[in-house]
Amino acid sequence: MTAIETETFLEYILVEHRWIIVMVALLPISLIWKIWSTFRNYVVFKLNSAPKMHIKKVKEVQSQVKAWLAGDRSTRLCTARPGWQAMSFRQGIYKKTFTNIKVNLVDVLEVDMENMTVRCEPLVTMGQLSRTLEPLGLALAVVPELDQLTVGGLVMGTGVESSSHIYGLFQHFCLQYELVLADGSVVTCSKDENPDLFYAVPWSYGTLGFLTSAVIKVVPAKKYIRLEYRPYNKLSELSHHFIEESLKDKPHEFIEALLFTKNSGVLMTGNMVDKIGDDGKFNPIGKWYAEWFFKQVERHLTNNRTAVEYIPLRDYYHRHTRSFFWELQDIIPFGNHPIFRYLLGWLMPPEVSLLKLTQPEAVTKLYDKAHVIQDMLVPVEHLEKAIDVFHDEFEVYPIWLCPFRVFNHPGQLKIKTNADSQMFVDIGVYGVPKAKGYETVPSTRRIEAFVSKHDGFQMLYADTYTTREEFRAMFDHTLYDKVRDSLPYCKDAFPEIYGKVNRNVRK
Ligand SMILES: Cc1cc2nc3c(=O)[nH]c(=O)nc-3n(C[C@H](O)[C@H](O)[C@H](O)COP(=O)(O)OP(=O)(O)OC[C@H]3O[C@@H](n4cnc5c(N)ncnc54)[C@H](O)[C@@H]3O)c2cc1C
Ligand SMILES: NC(=O)C1=CN([C@@H]2O[C@H](COP(=O)(O)OP(=O)(O)OC[C@H]3O[C@@H](n4cnc5c(N)ncnc54)[C@H](OP(=O)(O)O)[C@@H]3O)[C@@H](O)[C@H]2O)C=CC1
Ligand SMILES: CC(C)=CCC[C@@H](C)[C@H]1CC[C@H]2C3=C(CC[C@]12C)[C@@]1(C)CC[C@H](O)C[C@@H]1CC3
Repeated sequence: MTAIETETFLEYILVEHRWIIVMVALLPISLIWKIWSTFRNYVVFKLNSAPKMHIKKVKEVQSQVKAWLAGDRSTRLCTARPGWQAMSFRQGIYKKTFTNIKVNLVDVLEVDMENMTVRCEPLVTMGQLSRTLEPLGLALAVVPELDQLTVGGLVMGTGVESSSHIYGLFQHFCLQYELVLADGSVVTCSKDENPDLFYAVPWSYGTLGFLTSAVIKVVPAKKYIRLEYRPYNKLSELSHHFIEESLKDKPHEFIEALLFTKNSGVLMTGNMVDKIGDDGKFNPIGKWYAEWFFKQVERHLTNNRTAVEYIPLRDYYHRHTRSFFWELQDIIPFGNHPIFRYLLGWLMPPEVSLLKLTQPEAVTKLYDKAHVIQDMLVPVEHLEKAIDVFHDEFEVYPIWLCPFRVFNHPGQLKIKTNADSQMFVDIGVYGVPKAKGYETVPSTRRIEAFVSKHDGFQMLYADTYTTREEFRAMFDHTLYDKVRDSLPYCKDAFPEIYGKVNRNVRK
């Protein structure tokens, strides 16, 4: 075999049979990594990272910013968290050229049972938080389901989940932020203290300052979720019931739907309960041998009848983690096979960070060319029309549908109504597009135009292809610009949001 033939063969294996690398290397390394990081974090937690260390750690962030300030300021600033560790799908190319500020703040600082809040440092993950809160009978009002998502990323970006039709996005139940600004000062902000900064922080993607802690509202939790599955074979019917459930005065606590074809899907509504009732079976979907959740949901469609199940709370919160929604089926095609699940299910899923770290160039190109990962947020009344357009442009199934409320607050997410809030739906499209004529940039641009025209927004953990003008039309920059103008050195230190999230300008 010549060198070129060997390279081509290796590329073929890496692209077509990535599961070999995942099974042989990534799953065992993920396990070792998990054991090591749990141990390391535990020691860090016990020895260095106690709440009293917080002030010292914030000072370390300040001194790095002040060192940059004292220099020639020819570079800009971003967090030192490497791109491969982050959940954002877009590549943070700027990490190589910007000055990296280490914000190694990993602790849950305080759970205040009286005021029902938790104070966290930015690298606290959703998995860590749900594990800390569960024994106390508490939960975040909304738990973004992938457990490696961090408080920092969710505050600076956004977070949405199936209770968001009541509580809104992650920003809507955050009560206070503590930030290190570009002049090296520390400020706290809330709706009553520095409100402009408080409302401009969400969706700012680290372009106003470095988050060092956040106070987040928590809610009482119960042991199980009683989940009702309702299959539909007509989009209009599913859409009608989805909207009706979301807008009810006293809605179910959890609502989501999965579409398996343009015209068929399952609507799921759930509530927390303390006891398992006799109207449904107990289903611990988080067990290592359990079938992937979306496959279980699909069976309710095939059976074509309403069903009720009782699911342990944490299993429900992390229901899409073990299969990364349905993304893992492209990487480990037999991952849901019973033999695999019973023998090796406990090793799943591989760490997203390791998948990103070891992703060969050929796979990156393949994802760029023939894979969609996008969440588009549109007012819920446009749901049916949106599905039509998504079908024509992408034809990717399943589709994730999750209703959420946007409150009429100042900031980048401006709603076009005078009411207190407006109901939206998150349309999550993850997979290989089958639509004829699909081309990543033109097809995504047409979807972006549809979303913008219907007063919607694009989630920014993935790439946006909008122009700067289109981006500014989608996200209201009035308050954001005002805050950037008013904060000393802010514009020297950080690019605009668009400069980070658009692939063509991100350097
Ligand atoms: C005492 C202690 C203190 C710690 N302190 C810190 C700290 O200060 N800072 C820090 O960063 N880390 C800390 N950690 C580590 C941290 O908790 C973990 O590294 C990380 O958050 C992973 O948590 P997890 O809940 O996802 O892991 P696990 O609960 O072990 O889950 C393993 C995997 O299985 C899946 N899974 C788990 N439960 C379910 C379910 N019910 N349904 C479906 N899938 C499921 C998920 O995919 C998950 O990735 C600490 C750990 C301990 C034990
Ligand atoms: N269910 C959900 O809601 C889901 C949400 N997501 C998205 O994933 C992203 C979160 O992923 P995660 O890995 O946690 O975060 P990332 O590391 O990807 O960070 C996201 C952004 O937040 C900035 N940021 C993070 N921490 C800080 C901080 N302490 N100070 C200042 N800026 C900070 C980052 O800045 P920098 O570039 O400088 O590092 C980056 O621009 C969000 O965009 C979220 O919307 C993804 C999947 C599901
Ligand atoms: C519920 C919301 C709002 C979003 C869910 C998004 C997820 C489906 C994606 C977020 C990060 C994505 C990554 C991958 C799959 C899809 C996500 C989990 C990969 C695992 C795909 C394979 C690549 O090699 C690595 C990717 C890392 C990020």
